[in-house]
Amino acid sequence: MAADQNLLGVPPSLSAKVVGSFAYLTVRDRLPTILTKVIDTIHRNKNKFFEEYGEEGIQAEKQTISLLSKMRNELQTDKPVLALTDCLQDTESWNQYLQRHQIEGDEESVSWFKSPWLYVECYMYRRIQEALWLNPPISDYDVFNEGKTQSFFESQQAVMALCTYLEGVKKNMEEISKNQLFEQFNKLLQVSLWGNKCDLSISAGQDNSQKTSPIDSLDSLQPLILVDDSNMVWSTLTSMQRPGQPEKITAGRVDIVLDNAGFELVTDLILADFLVSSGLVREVHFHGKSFPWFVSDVTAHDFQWTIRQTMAANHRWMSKSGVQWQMYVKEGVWSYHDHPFWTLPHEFCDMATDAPDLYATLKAADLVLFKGDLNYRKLTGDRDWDHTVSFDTALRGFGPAPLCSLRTLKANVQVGLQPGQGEKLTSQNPDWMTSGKYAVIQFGSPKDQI
Ligand SMILES: O=P(O)(O)OC[C@H]1O[C@](O)(CO)[C@@H](O)[C@@H]1O
Ligand SMILES: [Mn+2]
Repeated sequence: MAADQNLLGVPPSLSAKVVGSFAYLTVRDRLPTILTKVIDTIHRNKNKFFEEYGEEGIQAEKQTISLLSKMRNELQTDKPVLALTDCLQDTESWNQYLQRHQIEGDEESVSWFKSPWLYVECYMYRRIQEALWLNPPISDYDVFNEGKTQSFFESQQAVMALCTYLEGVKKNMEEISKNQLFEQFNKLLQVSLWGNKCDLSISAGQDNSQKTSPIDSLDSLQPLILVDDSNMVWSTLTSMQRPGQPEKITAGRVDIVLDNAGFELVTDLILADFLVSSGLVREVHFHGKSFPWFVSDVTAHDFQWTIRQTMAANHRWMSKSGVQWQMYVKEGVWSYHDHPFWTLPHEFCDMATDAPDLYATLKAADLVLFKGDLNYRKLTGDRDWDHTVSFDTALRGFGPAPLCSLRTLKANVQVGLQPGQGEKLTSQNPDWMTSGKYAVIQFGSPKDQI
């Protein structure tokens, strides 16, 4: 990665150095709040650690809290970003990334408020992991687990409504026309899109779950979709024809780069179930995070837990869905994958060079769906793009396969709008890019031939 000024035509990264910007407010207010909650959670669980590990558990709790308080202080006083001291699989990559930034400026200039927002925000979650990791008995403790679990249970009614809806769709699948299939696909794609409203990072951990049936709200939400490329997603899906069976619509592989656990994950599983049971898709690969990330992101544990809870629900169609999902996993129709790159601070245009194995994996997909705001920030490099720049330009060569971002807007980067669209939104609704009220279904086609 070269210095910003060397990247001809590429705008600078968003950063907290712009006083008053959303990045600035996030680093100044939201990140310390999240850290304080993490500290409280660890402290509240002191007895649990004692029961599990005795005195060693108590020591670990104290030590972890002390490391986290130190980090909060570094953040609030804009201290330099420090190298990681644990020896995990990704430590070297993080420290090399830091060095790259230090080479561009000097040691002091790589700091919480002066460096790219994307970098420091990711770095905070990695430092939380480091604090735990350095304290072995509680290394694997997920500080965000309580929030994720609660968000799942609080959206039970909505989950039941969705599972019931899916059952109805599946029952009629044999008889429906291609147009009707497209209609159902669109609905479930939008359910998965709006599921992204329910993350716990934008609300700094406050309850943000789905209480009503999402299907009923789709019509009223439609005007809030600023870019709707669902036709292109549909064409991609329906052109995955099997050689020798050109008349048959089917059956490729879709990869879903997951975002949040809780209600959003259920909406993704519902969509994936529809894709498979309709015969549109043969296989779905889910990609999640290898450690707790951005408060509510899905880990392997969350993925399995969600399927088990759905199976165990005391509701006919919900538990039936759970049983089906477990079966998909068992048969390999669905698979869960994680890769350290998803929890690095890199823009996705760096993936081909910095994580060639992951890039090659995604190349084998016929379509990749990227869920959520953070993935959008990484797709576009979290840069200060003009709103009318095309999505393909902002991807800067990233394109292992046809891809689509399903994202509610929670950070001030948005490309691919019509001339004047951004200005109009700003005049009507100054916080349109950060409120989570608006969304995009934005399609990109691969440019690279790596
Ligand atoms: O879960 P999502 O949709 O990626 O959102 C994560 C949130 O965290 C942020 O990165 C800011 O903290 C925003 O971009 C977004 O609000
Ligand atoms: Mn998230």
